[in-house]
Amino acid sequence: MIQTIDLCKEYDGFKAVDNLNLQVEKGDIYGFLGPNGAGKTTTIMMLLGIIPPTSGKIYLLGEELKEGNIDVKRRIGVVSENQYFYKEMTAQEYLEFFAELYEVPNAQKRIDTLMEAVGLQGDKNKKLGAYSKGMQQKLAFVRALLHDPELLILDEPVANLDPTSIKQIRDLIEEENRAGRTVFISSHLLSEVEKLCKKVAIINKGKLLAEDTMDNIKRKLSDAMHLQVELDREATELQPVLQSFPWVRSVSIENNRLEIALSTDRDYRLELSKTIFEKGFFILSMTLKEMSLEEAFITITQHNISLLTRGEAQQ
Ligand SMILES: Nc1ncnc2c1ncn2[C@@H]1O[C@H](COP(=O)(O)OP(=O)(O)OP(=O)(O)O)[C@@H](O)[C@H]1O
Repeated sequence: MIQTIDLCKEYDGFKAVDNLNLQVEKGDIYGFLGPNGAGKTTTIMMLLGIIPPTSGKIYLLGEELKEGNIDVKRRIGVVSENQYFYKEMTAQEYLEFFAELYEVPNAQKRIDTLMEAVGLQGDKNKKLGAYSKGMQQKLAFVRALLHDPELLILDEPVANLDPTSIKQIRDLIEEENRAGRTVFISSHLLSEVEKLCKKVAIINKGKLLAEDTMDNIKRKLSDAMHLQVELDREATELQPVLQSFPWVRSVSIENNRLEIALSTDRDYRLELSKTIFEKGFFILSMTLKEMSLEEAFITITQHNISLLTRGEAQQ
């Protein structure tokens, strides 16, 4: 659906996007993540043909993106961070205008269905000048979906929205994805990306650090498996025993409860259980503390850059 090959964008010798190779498959909900200045907007502008790459290639829907290739753009829906609206038009008029432009069949039915889905049906005769930022954002979604695009490209799609609206948009994205649309989302809101995306790419300083499933990314970003273990009795004597293993990152023991962090190069839970048992203890419970993407990746630090790239180096 989207493929970039060695995509580069330079500004006066500065590499805003540096040899980027992305692969978005049909049916993906694909998250495109990175800190401020990472190169996300520059990449999207190139995908949309708004700015030309310095070098490299872009394939959209199987076709190479070239200047004047209008056909492929008709098959894409876009919601960008900044929307420009004609303030004097009502939402209904605005959507009719686009429906005509894109020759949408049964346009009014499609407009009503989508406006209902984002909770704007009651406001469709309001002028756009009276729309709040959040309402404008939702309207941009409706416009992007109006012509039934195969691919949706969303740049910070929920930036101006309150929690209820975020939920409406998330449900809509999921529904449209189930209906066969591929979705590419660039966002800072990691918790949103986590809820929606099946696959994620992380970029920093124009370079791709990782492109993988959400689970694998989380595993890479968290350099330890955090466990809470409950034993049958007081266990402070286990502290030096457990600490002596290279795969135990840290351990703290309070009465019969252990908080333990294990290395993630493989699953050490069986070794841990055996060791505890051999020392004469019984495990009453063992709970894995799942780390959210947000926790694991609040900012891209030097440390987690090395975690993300370490896996690639070993492969
Ligand atoms: N027109 C331009 N001229 C020079 N440098 C630019 C230009 N546009 C972007 N850059 C630089 O390219 C880098 C990537 O910017 P870009 O806007 O793509 O990042 P981003 O990941 O979208 O960031 P944000 O999350 O803050 O929107 C930044 O260092 C930025 O200063």
